[in-house]
Amino acid sequence: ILGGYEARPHLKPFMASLQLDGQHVCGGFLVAEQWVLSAAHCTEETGDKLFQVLLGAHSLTEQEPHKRLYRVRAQFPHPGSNKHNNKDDLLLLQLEEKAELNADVQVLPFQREDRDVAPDTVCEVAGWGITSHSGRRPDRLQQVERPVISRDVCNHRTRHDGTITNNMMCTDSRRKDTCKGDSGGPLVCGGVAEGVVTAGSRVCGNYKKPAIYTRLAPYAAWIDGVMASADG
Ligand SMILES: NCc1cccc(NC(=O)c2cccc3[nH]c(C(N)=O)cc23)c1
Repeated sequence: ILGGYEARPHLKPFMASLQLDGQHVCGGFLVAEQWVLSAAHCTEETGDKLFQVLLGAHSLTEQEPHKRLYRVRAQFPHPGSNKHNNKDDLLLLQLEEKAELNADVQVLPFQREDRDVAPDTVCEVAGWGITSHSGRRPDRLQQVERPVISRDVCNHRTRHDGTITNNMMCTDSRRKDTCKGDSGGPLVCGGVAEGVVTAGSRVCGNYKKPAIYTRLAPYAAWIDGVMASADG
């Protein structure tokens, strides 16, 4: 997160850190007791390794009462996701067991009504992604508030030039923005997850490249279907 600030500890109990060999790679959030939602692009340089999912955390290193690392039973990238574009950039992770819910570990509902969030709506995004262009990685969860911008503005030829589909949304990226390591985290508007951070053009903090999110409402049936099929 560029231009943000340290979140109030454990006030975003839905936040997940997707880790490989103890290293934070991407964000995510608890969408059901045994399921975390993130971005398919997060599996790019991971080969066939499975993530581990850290829940209940504020600091990535310090001991905290409800912090717990979960193994992943299976990972389900959206079948339409690919490394050449941002389409269908969603990843569902089935935890080895149901997460133990408590004050620091809670599910976040996602938007099921397929209607665009109004431009200028201020939403918030949190993550352990880099906090500077030099690539500084924070130990504690950061957050920033960002206004939604219309798809037409975001698709202007000087911005994302027509690549933003109806399944995507954008927020202003002047100075305050998402960045490397924030992918997979939720865009929360009015207490509901409306989107998931995607790396998009991988540029951070440049107003000419607004932040891009995969909208969740269009994928409600896929999310429910995967969870129902694998839960058994
Ligand atoms: N705001 C959009 C946004 C949202 C989420 C992730 C990113 N970016 C990256 O995933 C990324 C990946 C690789 C090298 C990188 N270098 C930088 C950089 N130094 O800015 C970013 C990256 C951008």
